[in-house]
Amino acid sequence: MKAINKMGFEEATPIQAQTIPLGLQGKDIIGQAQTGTGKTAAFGLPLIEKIDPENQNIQSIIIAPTRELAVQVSEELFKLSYYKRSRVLPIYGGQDISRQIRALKKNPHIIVGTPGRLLDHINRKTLKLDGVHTVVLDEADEMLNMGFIEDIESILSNVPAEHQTLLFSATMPDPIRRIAERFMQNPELVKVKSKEVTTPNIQQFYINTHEKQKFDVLTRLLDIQSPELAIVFGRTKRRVDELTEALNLRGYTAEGIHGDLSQARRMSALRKFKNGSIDVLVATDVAARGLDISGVTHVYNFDVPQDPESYVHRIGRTGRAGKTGMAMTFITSREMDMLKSIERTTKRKMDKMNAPTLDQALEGQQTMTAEKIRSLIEEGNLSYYSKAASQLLEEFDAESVVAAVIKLMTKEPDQTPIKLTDEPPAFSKRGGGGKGSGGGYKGGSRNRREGYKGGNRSYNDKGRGGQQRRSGGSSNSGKNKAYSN
Ligand SMILES: Nc1ncnc2c1ncn2[C@@H]1O[C@H](COP(=O)(O)OP(=O)(O)OP(=O)(O)O)[C@@H](O)[C@H]1O
Ligand SMILES: [Mg+2]
Repeated sequence: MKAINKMGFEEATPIQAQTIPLGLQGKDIIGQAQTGTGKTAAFGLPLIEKIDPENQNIQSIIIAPTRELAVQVSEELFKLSYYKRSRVLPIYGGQDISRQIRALKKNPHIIVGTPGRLLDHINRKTLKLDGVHTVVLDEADEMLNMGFIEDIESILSNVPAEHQTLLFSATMPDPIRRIAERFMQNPELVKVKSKEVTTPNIQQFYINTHEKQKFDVLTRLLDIQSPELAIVFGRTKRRVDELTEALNLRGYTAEGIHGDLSQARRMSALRKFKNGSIDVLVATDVAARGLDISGVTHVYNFDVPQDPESYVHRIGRTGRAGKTGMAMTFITSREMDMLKSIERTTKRKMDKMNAPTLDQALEGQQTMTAEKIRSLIEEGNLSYYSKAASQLLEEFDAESVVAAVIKLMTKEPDQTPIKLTDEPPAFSKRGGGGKGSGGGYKGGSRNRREGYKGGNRSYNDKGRGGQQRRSGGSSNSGKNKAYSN
């Protein structure tokens, strides 16, 4: 309770209220609740309760799909167990392995890791799991999907048969839930009604646009909506690289994050985004799941997500912990069936938003500028500028002076050339599957499997059209998962 108070939590969220008592009874749980509703503490608190700080064994492992999420979850657990002094250690790819080995020798109680690196340590015999009594799969549906399931099975074969299993996610498609139950003993299923898969805190819009106009639409929206922090999701790594460069050319401060970048760059992009030194994070689905960054007010799906689950997670990066947010999804005419399939899964219609015109964008900027001027006047402290102001007012009428100031503060239409390679529309990859069958999940799943066999998941642009991007000594071996964990 002391740790929870220190974190400023006043009451349990519904998923916490429903699952914590079950977790404390030692039950296996499948917990499904909307993005940003505190699932980390829902599994974290019962887990921490069971840790014996005197015992030198690793007592719990938490498996997460991306490195950034592993780090975040371990930080949240560290805070939740602050006064208990349980030792939490994140273990993920892209980080110096000998440093991890040294840290593992200091007898951590809880490990939070990505599957590839956990297996690496198991194989090197630097990670011993025979004292583990609790296993958590965060983003469980993702962890039990094609790209990860073999790794999960191998990891679990090293954990004593008697253990508690906690699976959490905002999405849990039925086929995956059936796989999950194979790993569990009489699991309790705690889930929100399907009508509420996405949180009401997020306003959801779609915008019909042409592939070639997407970038202008994006920059106009950024100008009009003026997000505090925005995440722009693109379909491929190349798309993310090109979008990031294009945004910077047009005067926005953006950085990209995807699986081919070095871990140092991924971390630094995220750090800059969190502390506000960049306004826009451009990302593949590597940033779709679990990341909890306060201040993200807007999510733009520059490319429509590959499956409805990805949509739910992507837009869930905003509107967290009771805050509000907005999500805009760009849809080309050939992708309308994707929109329908998403709406079938979320059981909620997105509102249509018209692509803003240039005039609207300029008008939006002027309104923002006027707003800034207003708040500056309210703040006062302008006496230092009053001499120059009265000089100007002697020469010109007040309206001309103010108009010139607004012009100075408003961005002129920027025509700096940018490069964006066309991406094929999303539906072409779905092979016609998913239509009318179970909300489109099946089609997506089949495609993922195909992508996986080919050594590539669909988020990955490697190997398509023979294009090989710089892989920077990526630690991805053989299987080449989307997240490069
Ligand atoms: N009881 C609570 N009261 C207030 N804030 C809370 C509470 N529990 C968790 N939070 C905060 O809410 C935010 C979202 O929590 P968390 O990241 O666990 O969400 P989640 O359900 O796992 O979302 P996602 O599905 O996106 O992974 C975090 O900043 C967390 O610290
Ligand atoms: Mg989470």
